[in-house]
Parts: sequence; C-alpha cells; structure tokens
Amino acid sequence: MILRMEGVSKAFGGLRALDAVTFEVERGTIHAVIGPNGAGKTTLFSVISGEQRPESGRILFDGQDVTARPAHLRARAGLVRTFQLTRPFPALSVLDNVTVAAGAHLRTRKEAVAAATGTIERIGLGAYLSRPAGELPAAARKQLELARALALRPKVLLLDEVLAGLTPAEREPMITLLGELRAEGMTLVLVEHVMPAVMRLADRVLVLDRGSVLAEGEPAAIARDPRVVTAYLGEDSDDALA
Ligand SMILES: Nc1ncnc2c1ncn2[C@@H]1O[C@H](COP(=O)(O)OP(=O)(O)OP(=O)(O)O)[C@@H](O)[C@H]1O
Repeated sequence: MILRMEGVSKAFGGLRALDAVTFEVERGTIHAVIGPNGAGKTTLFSVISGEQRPESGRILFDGQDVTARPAHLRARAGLVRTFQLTRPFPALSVLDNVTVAAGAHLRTRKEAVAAATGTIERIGLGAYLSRPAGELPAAARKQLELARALALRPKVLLLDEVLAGLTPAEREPMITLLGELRAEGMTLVLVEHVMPAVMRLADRVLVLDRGSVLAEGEPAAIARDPRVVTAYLGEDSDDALA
C-alpha cells in the first residue's frame, strides 16, 4: 500500500464534499476515481495533494502520515497532481516548462535539459519543443502537463481528467503511456469520465457519490454493481458505464 485515506471528511459550509472517505491504493497499480458531477472527486484530489486540509481523517503516503504536510512538500516526496485546467508558464517554451520541473531533482541545468528533452520525446511532444506553451493546441497542452508532472519523478501521480477533450485517436497514445508507467512501477490515481478507458486501464475503481464511497473494486465488478449504475442514471452519455 503506497497511499491510504482514513475517514477523511471535508465540508464547504454545510455541504459535505467528502464524508468519512476511506480507501487505499497499492503500489504499481492504476486506481480510477469515478462518480457523478459534484461527487467529490476533485476535492478528493485536493485533499490528497495537500491543497486543501480535511476537517478530519488521515492521509498516509509511502509509510508516512502527510495530513499536515503542505502541498509542495508532498510533491517533493513524490505525491504529484496534474490539473484539470492545465497551468504551464505560457510564455516559456515546452522545453523550458519541463526543464523547470526536472530541475527540482537535478543539480545542473544541463542534466535538467537532458531529462526534460527525454520526457518530452517520450510523451510525443518533440515537434513542439521550442514552442511557447501558451500557443499549444489543447491535446498538446495535456501532454505538456503530464510531461511536467513526470519530470518531478512521482511515486504516485494524480491525474485529473487527462483524457477529457482529446479525440479517440489522441487518447490511444495517452492510454498506452499510462499503462507503460504502471509497468515501470509508478502508481497512478485517475479521475476520469471516459469510461471505456477506465475499464481498460484501472486495476481498481473507487466510486464516489455525494462525498461518500459508493463502491470500490475491480472494474468488471463495478460496472455490474446496481448501486453504481443507479448513481449514473441521468448522467450524459460520456458518463454511462455501458
Ligand atoms: N471551494 C469550494 N467551495 C464551495 N463548495 C465547493 C468547493 N469545491 C467544491 N465544492 C462543492 O463540493 C462538491 C464536490 O465538488 P467536487 O468538485 O469535488 O466534485 P467532482 O466530483 O469533482 O465534480 P465534477 O465531476 O463536476 O468535477 C460540489 O457540490 C461542489 O459544488
């Protein structure tokens, strides 16, 4: 087990965005987090990564209680999150954006540039190396966000809707890459609405509904779970489990 939440609750005013959420993630697996709009998925990521403090409960990462640790120290320890709305430095080139991230672990700029270049090539962004990040098309911005996260050398990577807004053709290489990262021993937690990809990739699926854990298990069992199917009724077709 590399990540564990124990009884984590987070409220906004009277609204319980997370209500005593407990779950754990095994090292080297892909864990998907799904749930209808407003279920608490983004809040869960914010609490895991340290941008928001829960009112109660504990977060354990890589053998340590990180509940009180600020976000940047969690990231430095290997608990890294990407954002739904990507946040590169728009005026900097793709290479410089990734080099800044790689520099967190490497002593010289030369080493950081070499590592960043390798990551960019691997992600399939090589053609954009010297383009300002602000000029990238949507799919390439997603790839850049992932490249920046990977340059931080995460142990656990929290990916927020990394497939949203990509065409099916653009999704395939991303799905392949995520599978490769798992094979290399990285642990991935995905908030994702693209259900076919979730079903293909995830080892386990956590289903949130109105801040609570509705179900947790292997993808095939989750897709058959009548409570899960009910929670998704009325959602748009992208959310359907079929
Ligand atoms: N900063 C905030 N202040 C007040 N309410 C918030 C805040 N952040 C989230 N909420 C509320 O908490 C609940 C859970 O929101 P959250 O964004 O975590 O859900 P989600 O599952 O990520 O939804 P979506 O799929 O639409 O992104 C929602 O009712 C939302 O309106």
